[in-house]
Amino acid sequence: MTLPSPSATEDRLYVLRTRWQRYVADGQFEQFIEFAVAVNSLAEYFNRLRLPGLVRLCEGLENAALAKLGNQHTHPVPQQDILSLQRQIDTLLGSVASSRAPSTDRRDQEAAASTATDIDWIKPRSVWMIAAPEKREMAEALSSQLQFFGFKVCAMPWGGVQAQEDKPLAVLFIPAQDQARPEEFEYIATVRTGCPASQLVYLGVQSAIEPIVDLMRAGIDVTIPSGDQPAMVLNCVLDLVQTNEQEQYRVLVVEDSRVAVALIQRTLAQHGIDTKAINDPGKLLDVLESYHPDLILMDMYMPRFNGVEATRVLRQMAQYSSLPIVYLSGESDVGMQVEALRLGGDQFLMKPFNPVLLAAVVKTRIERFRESRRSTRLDGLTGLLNHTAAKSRLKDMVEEADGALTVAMIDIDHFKAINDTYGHPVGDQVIRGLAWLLKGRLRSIDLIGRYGGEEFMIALPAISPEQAGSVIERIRHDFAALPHAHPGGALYASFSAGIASYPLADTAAALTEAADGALLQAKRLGRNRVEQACRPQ
Ligand SMILES: Nc1nc2c(ncn2[C@@H]2O[C@H](COP(=O)(O)OP(=O)(O)OP(=O)(O)O)[C@@H](O)[C@H]2O)c(=O)[nH]1
Repeated sequence: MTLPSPSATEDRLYVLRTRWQRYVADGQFEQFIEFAVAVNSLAEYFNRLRLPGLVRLCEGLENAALAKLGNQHTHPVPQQDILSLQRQIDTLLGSVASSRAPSTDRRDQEAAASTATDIDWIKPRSVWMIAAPEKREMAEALSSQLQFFGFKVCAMPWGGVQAQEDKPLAVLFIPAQDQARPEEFEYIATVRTGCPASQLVYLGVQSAIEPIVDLMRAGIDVTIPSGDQPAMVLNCVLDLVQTNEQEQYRVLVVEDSRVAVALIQRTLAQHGIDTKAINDPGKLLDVLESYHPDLILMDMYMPRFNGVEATRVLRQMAQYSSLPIVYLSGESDVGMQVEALRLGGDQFLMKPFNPVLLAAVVKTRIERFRESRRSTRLDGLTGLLNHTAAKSRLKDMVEEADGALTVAMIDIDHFKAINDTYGHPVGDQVIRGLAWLLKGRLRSIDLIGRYGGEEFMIALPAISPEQAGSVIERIRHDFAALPHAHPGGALYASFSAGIASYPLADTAAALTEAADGALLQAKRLGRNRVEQACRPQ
């Protein structure tokens, strides 16, 4: 009989517990480092799952561990430090246990513990809405919009929480006024303790640092200023359930010492980072092209030419001009280090390296690099591909298409009137609402781009024009029924779409032009409709 595979969460908790037990038993410095790495990896895991309360507890534990890191001679740490770390571990494990999806039957619980997957953490998609009576109208508008996107909303009176087995994905506090009163902090802290894995959102805060810090200390994760509330709330909650697909980080190690390579690869593998090593910088360009690393760890001194010279070459090439390069070297001369940074490196790490520091530097640099790369391709308001990226993706799709490809151009109707009547922020929210609907309804292989202000481009491969037409028609129908919350209630919008399929047009430009023509026709025929492009007569 094969045992069910344990969940990713259980794996990480097991690693953390056993590394800590090993350290408590033997008290070795290396074991303490392994324990600190396990805490960091658990924090990252909870962060990916967007479980802010648990991230906070992990970070608290990680900070406490790093404060005691010291060196070989400071271990084992005194008994009182062991006890204090043990208390933090127990609190963390207790909070993790109380945040799991509940089950009424003990056998169910045992089965769930052995077969649980990450899905435990994000289902059901329930949201608690704790609104002051004065904000009932706004809370109702928000509720109906959240329900449209598939959330279960549970309304609760301000100041009281009904006992609920099912812990929510998010808790929204909608207070009567912008200024939180002291007794409210206590109330928020109680909700925080009861729901450690939930995102706590507070609507209607003044834009000043002090009140926001007070709310965060009480346990709030996100504060939303007055004015832009419905849009930001929806965005914040929808973001929580968006699958945050994260490709594995890739690091290229350019290093001629086999011992150093083995140590680096072992350290980074513990953090789930993929590595490739070369010992000759002469092979750099070929490997960069095939491996696409997110960062290079570069030895300073190697045969033939050194790391600084290799970096200078890369910095002259547009595609590698911003790729993070971290030097690893035994060079302790500060003047040399400064010169190496001036010539194109991003950071300098001394050998022998501290594994915790190496992993932290690598991960932070890669996060920033990926973030900046994302921001050049994605539209800031919706997170969809921007105009340039969408056009370029469509070109690739036409080349890859196996006969079936449909392009749709979508434009929100009378959008100027929405802006003029309800204001620009509400207009933005309508745009985001459509973006979310498209993301929720289309497949990962489909292209969804924000082509212009209120115009979207979609491309659907591998289905017939008729199937593509009915998908777009269904989305049109549902968008027209989607309530967009605003401070005075809810409004409704619609869109028109034009679609064109291969082989009617057979290049990206021709497909776009034909779909645009059909969109114009849909507008002429009265809007809120989908039109197919016709063959030229
Ligand atoms: N809120 C908001 N408005 C935008 C954005 N980008 C463009 N707009 C506005 O969108 C409006 C588009 O209006 P028009 O092109 O006249 O078209 P329309 O009112 O949608 O009318 P039809 O397309 O004919 O149904 C303009 O008023 C732009 O200022 C944005 O990012 N946010």
